[in-house]
Amino acid sequence: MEKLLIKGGNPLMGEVTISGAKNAALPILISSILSSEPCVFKNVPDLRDITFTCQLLEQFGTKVENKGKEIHIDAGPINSTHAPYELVHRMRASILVLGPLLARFGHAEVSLPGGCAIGARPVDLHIEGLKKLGAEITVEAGYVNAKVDGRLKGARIYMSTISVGATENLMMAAVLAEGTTILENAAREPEIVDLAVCLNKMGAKITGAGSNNIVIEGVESLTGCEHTVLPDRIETGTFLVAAAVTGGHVVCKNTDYRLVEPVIEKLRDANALVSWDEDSITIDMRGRELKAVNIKTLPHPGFPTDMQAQFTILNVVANGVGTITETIFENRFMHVPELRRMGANIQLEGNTAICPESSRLTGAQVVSTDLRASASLVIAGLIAEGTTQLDEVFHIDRGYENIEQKFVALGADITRVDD
Ligand SMILES: CC(=O)N[C@H]1[C@@H](OP(=O)(O)OP(=O)(O)OC[C@H]2O[C@@H](n3ccc(=O)[nH]c3=O)[C@H](O)[C@@H]2O)O[C@H](CO)[C@@H](O)[C@@H]1O
Ligand SMILES: C=C(OP(=O)(O)O)C(=O)O
Repeated sequence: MEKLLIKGGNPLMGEVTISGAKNAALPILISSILSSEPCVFKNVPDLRDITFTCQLLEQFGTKVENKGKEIHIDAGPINSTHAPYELVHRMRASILVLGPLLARFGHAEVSLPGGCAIGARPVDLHIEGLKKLGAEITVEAGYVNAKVDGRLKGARIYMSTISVGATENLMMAAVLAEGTTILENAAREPEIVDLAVCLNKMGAKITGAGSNNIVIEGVESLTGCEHTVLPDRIETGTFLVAAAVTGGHVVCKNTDYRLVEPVIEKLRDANALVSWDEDSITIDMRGRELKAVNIKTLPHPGFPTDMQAQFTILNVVANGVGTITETIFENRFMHVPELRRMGANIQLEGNTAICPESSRLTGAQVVSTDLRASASLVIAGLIAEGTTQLDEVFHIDRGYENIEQKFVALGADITRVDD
């Protein structure tokens, strides 16, 4: 089992290049299913979740050529619409194949992804939305079986909860439907806009992505395309927070401040000096006192749930009382017991984590429970006295490209060991 050994004490200094966004790349790679022509995707991060997605696409008969950051996909030869449990359970985003397979082939059998460490994460909105588009759907023996006679039919779909995945799945299904679909109470995340831009390059007719109402005029078929994935706002935010808590000075390159405005706002509240230009963001925390902040996670453009674990560790070591309220997932404080093992004083009251004072951390053996919890533990290790051993590190490899190399280039002392 691979683990990270992190020796604390070094402020992060220098430049880090931000990779393409996992949460944009996953649906974008999957969107290739909608066309029988080849697609080329650039700035794709090298992550475990991307490898799983390529394996899933290959399982359908798709030809995938992974040329590092560029992936070529030819979904022309697809000969199966079956997504087995063995592949789907490794990555929740696999459920996103349901809409595109159904829209292009008229049938799909996709395993239910199951629960997840951070919450139950049902897929009812995906299923109900597809039914509104005319699909017949049954859920049996852990599989979603969907079929439609002829094409899906455009419809008005109101989603009772704002869901990134359901918005993406329904948007991909609706592009090949007959007539117009309106997605109401849609998610507004930048990754949804990136997916819509990519689909429009393939010939889809989508307007309103990035707002609550997305309008999709169905077309009969889509072409191939070339698309460059947008920068990863969560990776950007993670490096900014790591720089802040270590009292460092870091420039994040190949990113966009517009993607991380809620994060920058909170870093400024925490007394960080943050500036930017067109494609980079600089944070300078040298000689400045870190102040605790109050955060409530919300759908975009609110504060992202995927950044709350990183801000928890910021509050742990900052001066003053800070609170973090999680409103998206019901079990997203798995990092708290691990941080406590390193000496963090964190109280949990319902869905709020309170850090009543600044804690001194000491290195300990801790375990990754999910992707962003792992990121918070790495950051904790960077400031703890002594060595932190982070086990089950595969969680972090799902969403951070070359994580230890990027931190080491900024002056951190991190090594990966396998025993
Ligand atoms: C691959 C990807 O892009 N993952 C992101 C995506 O996950 P994901 O798309 O799974 O998250 P959703 O936006 O769907 O989840 C938001 C909330 O809606 C609930 N829900 C969702 C679907 C459904 O059918 N029924 C239902 O009740 C979920 O349980 C959750 O409480 O958005 C999350 C919220 O920003 C992020 O944390 C994840 O990093
Ligand atoms: C929760 C996350 O991802 P996923 O939806 O793929 O589990 C995340 O990126 O923090």
